[in-house]
Amino acid sequence: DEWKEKGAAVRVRQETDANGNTVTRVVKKGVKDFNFGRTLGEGSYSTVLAATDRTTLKEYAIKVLDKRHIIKEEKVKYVNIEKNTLNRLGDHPGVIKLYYTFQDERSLYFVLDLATGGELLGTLKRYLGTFDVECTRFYAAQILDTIEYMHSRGVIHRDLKPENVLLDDQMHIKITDFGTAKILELPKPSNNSGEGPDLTDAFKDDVRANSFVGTAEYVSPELLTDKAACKASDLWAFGCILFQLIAGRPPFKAGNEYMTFQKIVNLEYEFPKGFPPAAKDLVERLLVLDPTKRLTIEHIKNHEFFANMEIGRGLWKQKAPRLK
Ligand SMILES: Nc1ncnc2c1ncn2[C@@H]1O[C@H](COP(=O)(O)OP(=O)(O)OP(=O)(O)O)[C@@H](O)[C@H]1O
Ligand SMILES: O=C(O)C[C@H](Cc1nc2cc(Cl)cc(Cl)c2[nH]1)c1ccc(Cl)cc1
Repeated sequence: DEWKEKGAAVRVRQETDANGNTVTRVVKKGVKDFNFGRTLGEGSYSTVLAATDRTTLKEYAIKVLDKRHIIKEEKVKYVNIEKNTLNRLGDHPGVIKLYYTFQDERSLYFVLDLATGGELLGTLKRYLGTFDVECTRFYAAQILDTIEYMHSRGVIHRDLKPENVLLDDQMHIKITDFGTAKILELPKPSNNSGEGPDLTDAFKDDVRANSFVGTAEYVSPELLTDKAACKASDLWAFGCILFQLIAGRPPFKAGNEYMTFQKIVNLEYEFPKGFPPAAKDLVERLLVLDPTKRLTIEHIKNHEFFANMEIGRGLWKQKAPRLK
C-alpha cells in the first residue's frame, strides 16, 4: 500500500477493497494509539521506547524528543533533516523505516522499525570484536547494498559506523541515525543563459552549512581538509567498518580526536597479521585520500572479496550466517 504523508501526523493510505476498488483511508496516529513499553536506549536528545500499536498490535521503536531540549540545544535543523531523510528512504530493507511522526505539547515522536538485535557494534564485541570472513562478507554486503540505495536517493549518510548499524530479529542490518545526513538537492533551475543547471548553489550550501564532522574514527580526509562530504565519504567509512569487522578495531584510532585526525590525513594505519589478502586489497582501494580515486560501489561489488555474492535484493532473503 502506498503511504503518502500529508501534514504532520495525518497519513493517507491507499487500499484495495474486496471488489478491487481503490479506497483511500485517512490514518491519524497519535500518542494514544500506542502502548509504550521498555526503554531501548537513550540519545543526547532522545529516548527510544519499544511500543505496540493498540489496533494492529504491531511493534515499533518510538524515538521521543523533548521539544524544549531540542530548541535549547539548537538541534531543530537535525530533527527535521532526520525526518525528511527517513521519508526519502522508506523503501529498502537495510534502512530503518519511518512510519509516522507526530507531536504533542512536550515532545516530538518518530515511529520507527523496531530493531530487536541492538547495534552491530555490540554484537561484534560479543564475538571478541571480530567476525570471521563469511560473516564479515554478509554484513559488509548488506551495508554496501544499503549505501548504494541511499546514494541512489541522493542521500549521503556522513556518519556511518557500527553503532549506527542496528540488527533486526533476523540479524539483518538496519541503518539508522540520519540527523546528520546530507540530501543532495536537485540543482535549482538557474537564471543563467540556460546552458544547464547552476550547481554552485548546491556546493556552496554544502561547504557553508557544513559545520558537521562525523565520528572521529570514521571521518573521511576530505571532510577534515576541505570540509565537504561527498558520496565517496560514505565509502571511506565503509572501508573503516570493513577493516574493523575483521581486525576488531578501526584502522585509525589514537589517544584523542586530534591525533586520530592526524592519522587519517596522513593515511597512517596498518593491517594486523593474518588479515585476509582479498579483504586487505579492498580496504586499500577504499582508504584512499583522494575521494575521486576511491573504488566506486560498482567496482566494490565486483571485487574478489565479494566473489560469487549477489549484492542486491536477494541478499535480504538469505538467512544471516551464524556469528562465530
Ligand atoms: N529503531 C530502533 N530500534 C531499536 N533500538 C533503537 C532504534 N533506534 C535507536 N535505538 C537505540 O536507542 C539508543 C538511542 O538512539 P538515538 O538514535 O535516539 O540516539 P543516538 O543517535 O544513539 O545518540 P545521539 O543522539 O547522541 O547520537 C541507541 O542505543 C540505539 O541503539
Ligand atoms: O514536519 C513536520 O511534520 C512537522 C514537524 C516539524 C517540527 N515541529 C517542531 C517543533 C519543535 Cl519545538 C522542534 C522541532 Cl525540531 C520541530 N519540527 C515535525 C513533527 C514531528 C517530528 Cl518527529 C518532526 C517534525
